Order: sequence, then structure tokens, then C-alpha cells
Amino acid sequence: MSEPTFRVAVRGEAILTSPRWNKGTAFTAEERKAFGVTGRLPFRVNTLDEQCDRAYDQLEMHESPLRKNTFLQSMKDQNWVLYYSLIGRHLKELIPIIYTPTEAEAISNYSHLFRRSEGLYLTLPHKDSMEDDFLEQTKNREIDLIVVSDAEAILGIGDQGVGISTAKSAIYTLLAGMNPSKTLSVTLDVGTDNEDLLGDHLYVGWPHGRVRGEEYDQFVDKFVQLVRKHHPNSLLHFEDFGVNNAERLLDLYRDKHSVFNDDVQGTGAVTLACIMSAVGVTKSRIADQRIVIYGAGSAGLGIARQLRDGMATIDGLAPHDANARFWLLDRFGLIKESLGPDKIRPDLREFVRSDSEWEDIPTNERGEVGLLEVVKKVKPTVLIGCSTHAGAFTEEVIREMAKHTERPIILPLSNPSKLHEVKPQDANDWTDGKALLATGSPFPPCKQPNGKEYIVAECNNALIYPGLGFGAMTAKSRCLTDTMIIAGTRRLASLAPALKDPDEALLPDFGDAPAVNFEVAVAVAEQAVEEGNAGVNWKKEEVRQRVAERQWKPVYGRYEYDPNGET
Ligand SMILES: NC(=O)c1ccc[n+]([C@@H]2O[C@H](COP(=O)([O-])OP(=O)(O)OC[C@H]3O[C@@H](n4cnc5c(N)ncnc54)[C@H](O)[C@@H]3O)[C@@H](O)[C@H]2O)c1
Ligand SMILES: O=C(O)C[C@H](O)C(=O)O
Ligand SMILES: [Mg+2]
Repeated sequence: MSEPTFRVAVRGEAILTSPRWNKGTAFTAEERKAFGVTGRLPFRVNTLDEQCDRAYDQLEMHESPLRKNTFLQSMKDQNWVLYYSLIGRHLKELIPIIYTPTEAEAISNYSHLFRRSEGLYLTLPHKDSMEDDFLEQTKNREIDLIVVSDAEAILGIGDQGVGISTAKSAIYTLLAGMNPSKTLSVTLDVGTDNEDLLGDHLYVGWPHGRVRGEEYDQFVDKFVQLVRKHHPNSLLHFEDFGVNNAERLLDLYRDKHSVFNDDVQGTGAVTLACIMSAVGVTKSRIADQRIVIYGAGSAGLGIARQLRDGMATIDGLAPHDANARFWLLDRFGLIKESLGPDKIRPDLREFVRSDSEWEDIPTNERGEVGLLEVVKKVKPTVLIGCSTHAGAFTEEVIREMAKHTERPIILPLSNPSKLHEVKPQDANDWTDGKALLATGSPFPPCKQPNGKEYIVAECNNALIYPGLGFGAMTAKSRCLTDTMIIAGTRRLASLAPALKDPDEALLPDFGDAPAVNFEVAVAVAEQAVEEGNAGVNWKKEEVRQRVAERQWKPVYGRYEYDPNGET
């Protein structure tokens, strides 16, 4: 690959403190002169490889994952090329450091680890100056992707006030090649109901109860309208909103802008791909599955809808018949009619079971039907957890499931790892190695009764969302349609190792996540072209090359000083 040349307007101390342009010891002698930093750097000029070796040695000096996370965060603040190159070279080892599970610890300690601001903080008491604050950071910038979070439901660790959007956008760059200078991470700080944070004098967010209702809606709307006005072609990615807002905001804006909710749509898509792979192993169809979903929040509903749509589009099942293949449980047990509107959100309506089916089934003292009873009656072939309830899939539940199903498909998806509904090794042991497993965070392989190892797939939305977003963005699609998501999902499923060998993992390895997300992006962009949503004039055959050309790579390139160049 030939080295790109950049005309850069930033010089002197400013270029050394710009994470976008800083090369540290890799500035050449001519560049040091041209940018006025000869005296600011030690003599030796390093290659990027040498810098990566040094950075990796320094990283190794930190023992705990959290300290490694902090070290890498500082590196991101200093030098993007070095940060993304280093992680790209040690992807499998370092993704769990910057993403799940370590990010959960980093976010819950955000105020104590805080060193340098990143992205944009829009805080409710400053709502009147929101447009000025927004433009201050974005004017004259081309922005392709905005990741926004109000941090109400961060992974499974709940309300964190300020948090996750920066990790999610870094994953877009690492796994899909999104240009980091064209991404913006936004925190909408509307307060927090987390008492620990409110009582912490070091808490950096707005120390106020979480604002809800009309005032919240107006605040979010003001932000979305700014995005639409100033960056009409950007993709707006919603992350970790609370269960009462995630689906609602998606529905509100999906016809008006290219919006994507990762917890609903990204999780639904990766889980559909995983189930497509699993039914390949069991030689059945998705439409034949009986699916129990434990935890009917954003992820649970997103998964149910995506699998239901998969049954319809892939196997031709009528939507109503497809709905009947699902049993959802939440904190009040099985979602059934008699729970009433207080306990059943309106968006769950299509999956509510009728009481008559459950009349003779034992309940607890509150009349709720628990997971074990549901498993006994339904005899599910698929059991999915997105409840944040660690250990909910007990030995009794798993053994009961395995009694009725030759190869139980079990996906404990709650993150981080400590919140998983069952440890994969336990599920493996309790099913005598028969379970087909995938988890939300990375786990080591299971030891099988026959002495072999079973690789537990990581069913995390990062295996697909970067590609979905990048595909839509490169094709300049006006929206990210359900059909584009299905196209990406099918492409991901087609890459599953289990399709070639049923003893292999249900999804591709995270070490291959960049290649996998590239394939997803190509499929999504092809679909956008085919369905007439693309804003580019590409033939389908040229999509692959065009998507590849637009990927940002962590290489320094040559710099020429130009006062009118890029900043
Ligand atoms: N693997 C992935 O890619 C992925 C993607 C999204 C979410 N998740 C994980 O799934 C979990 C849920 O995320 P979400 O965004 O849906 O959150 P959410 O808050 O929208 O939903 C959680 C749901 O679980 C229910 N719940 C809580 N305790 C329960 C219990 N004891 N029994 C049954 N239900 C219970 C809640 O009432 C809520 O409806 C989190 O741990 C998150 O990290 C994983
Ligand atoms: O962030 C992740 O690891 C996946 C998912 O979006 C989650 O909320 O758990
Ligand atoms: Mg999430």
C-alpha cells in the first residue's frame, strides 16, 4: 500500500498534543523541521512497528485489566494511529480490555479514572446553549457517525450517568475501518438515579436525579434535530438507553434519519446469525424452534423481533405464527396477559402469552410463572438470557431443557461476564457436552466429556454493528432498513465455522472480526444499492472495492506543512 500524503496545518506543540496528527518519535527529520518540533523530540526516528513494540512492553507492565484499560485510554488521547495499530496487532487479547468485560469496570469507575475529556458532553442544565456547544466541536467537520448514549442501561450494570459511547465508536474504527476523525461520541447527561454516584464527591456528571418525561424527550429531540440539521447524512447510533426509551426513540426517528439502536437491532442481528448457524448444526429450521427469552428489555425484545422476522423472511412463516414460537420472561416471570399493562410494556404486546395455556402450571405466591416451569412446559430448543440476572440458568433449568432436546441451544448474553445467566462450562457439563453455546462476553473453550475442547462463540453485537453502520455509511444510505440488516446478518451467518464443521464455534472468532465486519459492510451496501437507498451511484459489482477503499487504516502517511491544510 502506498503511503498517503496529508497537508496538515497544525504545528509546534499543537501537533504533539493532537491525537489525530501526533506521530511521536515517528516524525521524520524533515517533518520535525517543517512542523517545528525538532527540539521537542529525542533524536531517534522510530517506525510504527517499533513504537508498537515499546507500547506493548509498557502495557505488559500493568497487571490488572482495568489498569491496562486506563493505559490504552491515555494512548488513545495521545496518538490514534499507535492506539489502533497496537490493538489491531493484538486484537483478541486487547478487545476484552477496551470493550466488554473490562469496559464495565472502567465505566463504573469513570469519575475516579477521569483524566481527559473525550467526545461531546451535552448536559441538561446547558440545554439552551446546546447548539453552540455542539457547533463548537463539530463546525467545519465532516461527520459520518455519531454514537450517543444517555448511560441509563450500560451493559448490565445499569445507570452510570456518563459513559460508553467512546468505546463503541473505537470499535467501529477497529473492526470496520471507520475514520476516527469523522466520528463523534456524545453523552447526553440528564442526571442519574445511581445513589452511589450521587453520593460521590468526585462524580463528574451532573449530580441530579435522572430527568424523565417531557423534559427528557425535548432534550433528546433538540439533539436529534441538531444532528439532522448539521449532519444530515450521518448515521446516528443509540447505545445503552433505558428500556423505556430505546425502542421508543428508534421508532420515533427511524423514518427521519439514518438511526440504529445497537442493543435492539445489533443484538437482534448477531443473535439471528448465531441461531442460523446453530440450526445448521441441528439440521432444522429457525421456524421449528421453540424459543425462551429470559429478560424482555431492549435486547430481549430486539432478539425476539429479529428472530421472528428471520422465521418469516428465511422460512416463510406467517408473522402471527412466528410470534407464537416465543416465550418471554422478565422480572415478573412469564409475560402473560394477566400481568396487565403495569407490568407489560406496550412494545411487548405481540409476544404476550394467553393465560389459558398456563392455567394448571404452578406459580409463586404472586401468581408468576418462573423459568423452570416455562422450560418444563415449553420444552424449548433455544434458551436466551439477556436479563442481567447472573446464574438464572440453574442446573435444574439446564438439565430440564436437555431432557427434551438433543442439542439445546443456550445463549447467556448478559454482559459483562460476571452477569452471564450460566457459565458456559457449567452448561456444557450439565448437558454432557451437547449444548450449542454462545455468550455475550469472551469465555475460554469448554472441556468436553470426550476430552476435546468446544469453542464458545462470542455472540456480541460488535461482530456485526460496525459492519452494518459502515456499510450504510459508505453507501450513503438514507436509512438502515430491516432488509439491509438482514443482508448483513445472512452474510455473517454464512461465515460461521459451525457450518463447515458442526463441532466448531457457532460464530466466527473475534480475531477475525475485522474481516467479518468488512463482509457485513459489503452485504449491507450491496443491499442499499439494490433497494435504491444508496446515495452513491455504484453498480453492485463495484461495492466491495468501494467499501474497501473507504476503510481508514492506522498508518501515519507523509505530512506536508500547509497553513491552509487540515486541522
Ligand atoms: N451480547 C450482546 O451483544 C448484548 C447486547 C445487548 C445487551 N446485552 C446484555 O443484555 C443485558 C440486558 O441488556 P438490555 O439492553 O436489554 O437491558 P434492559 O435494561 O433494557 O433489559 C433488561 C431486562 O431484564 C429484566 N430483568 C432484570 N432482572 C431480571 C430478573 N431477575 N429476571 C428476569 N428479568 C430480569 C429487566 O426488567 C429488563 O426488562 C445486559 O447485561 C446487556 O449487557 C448483551
Ligand atoms: O457493549 C457490549 O458489549 C454489548 C452490548 O451492547 C451490551 O450492552 O452489553
Ligand atoms: Mg449496549
